[in-house]
Amino acid sequence: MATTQHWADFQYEIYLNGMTGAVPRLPTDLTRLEELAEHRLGPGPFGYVAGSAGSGSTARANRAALDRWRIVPRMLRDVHERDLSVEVLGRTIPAPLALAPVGVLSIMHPDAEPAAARAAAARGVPYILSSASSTPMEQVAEAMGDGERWFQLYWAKDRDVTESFLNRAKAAGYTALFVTLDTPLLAWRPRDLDQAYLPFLHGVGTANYFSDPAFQAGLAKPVHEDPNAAVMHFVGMFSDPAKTWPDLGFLREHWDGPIVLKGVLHPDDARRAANAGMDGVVVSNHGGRQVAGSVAAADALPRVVEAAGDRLTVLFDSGVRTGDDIVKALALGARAVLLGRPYAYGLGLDGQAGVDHVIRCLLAELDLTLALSGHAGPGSLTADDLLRSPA
Ligand SMILES: Cc1cc2nc3c(=O)[nH]c(=O)nc-3n(C[C@H](O)[C@H](O)[C@H](O)COP(=O)(O)O)c2cc1C
Ligand SMILES: O=C(O)C(=O)c1ccccc1
Repeated sequence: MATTQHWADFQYEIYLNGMTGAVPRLPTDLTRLEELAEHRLGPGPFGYVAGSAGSGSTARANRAALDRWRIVPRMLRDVHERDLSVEVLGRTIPAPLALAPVGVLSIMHPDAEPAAARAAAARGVPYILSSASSTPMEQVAEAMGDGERWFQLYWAKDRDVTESFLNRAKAAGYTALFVTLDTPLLAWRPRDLDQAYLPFLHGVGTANYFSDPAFQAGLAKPVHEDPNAAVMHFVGMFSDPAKTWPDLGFLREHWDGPIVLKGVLHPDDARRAANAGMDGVVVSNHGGRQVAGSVAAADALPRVVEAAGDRLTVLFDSGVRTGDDIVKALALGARAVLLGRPYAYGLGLDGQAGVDHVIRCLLAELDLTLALSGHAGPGSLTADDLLRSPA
């Protein structure tokens, strides 16, 4: 019998704390974090995190698509003992949640990625470290302790840098590799353009690169002698719009652990991923930050799930804000979801404690929504538990 951790207990912990006059430091409705962050954080950093591609239609579509699906609760199904754990990439994780790779987190809070990683590890939630981290991957690995270490790769133009990143990640104990495919170029992002604000031009998000011998070898002068040239070199090489499917062979050869392709929306691309020996995909449109007018991630999910069959683990992100969003994604066939902006806001508003708050609120709400819908765990959810609302 699995030990049952009832995430919902957080609910009564909050009420009991209230008896001494304390209320939560941050809202428990995570959709409210954005407005709070807008008031408390600088316009550049806030705009960078909140912003999306074009006029924002993809980010809005992500929310609308999740909202159109409605849960059909079932009664009298014994939800007394509950277990939210799922198997992902050969590991059992305590809930169907991981923190998405979010780069440049030091624009949110000086404690940045190590704080987010510690918060995640303390709850057993995997943390996916971005290539564009503000802290070198070795340092974040240390902060993770015995937490699950997953690494997101921006697949660089320069083979040597990619190979060096893979070797460093391996040596630092990262087990799974998430290769982001939807960012061969940075999209047109009016919010950042209007403020002329891009974190890397301030050197943020370059820690893994500036500390890398292979990256340094591509510079005419050492980073400290010409930091601007180093930044421009980073901008020109961190991603590669010339890559095609056969190139995946290189990654498969140089990484023994699971490889997950992040940013897959078309079923054909899922089939190609499986044929290339990949282990999973993240159905994601990068939180609406890349293709303006893109299909909503939740609308793309069913077809990808069908194409994946039992050949790929399908994960989901883009627009997840509440426990019921997670229920919907799982019912549509995702094994687990990734969370992006809400934890970045939690970090910005209250450091590591803010990320912990976000994780606990989301999983408490998930636990309660599942239970109240008649599910003692994610395993019993199917598409039959949802109805698509007509409008
Ligand atoms: C500020 C910011 C930075 C991001 N940086 C990365 C990154 O470095 N690598 C990556 O694969 N995805 C990155 N993403 C995308 C997230 O991993 C994730 O796909 C997205 O945030 C999910 O949507 P959500 O914010 O609506 O939850 C970033 C997202 C944001 C908001
Ligand atoms: O801002 C982003 O969405 C993103 O993916 C990114 C890309 C390069 C560096 C930092 C973040």
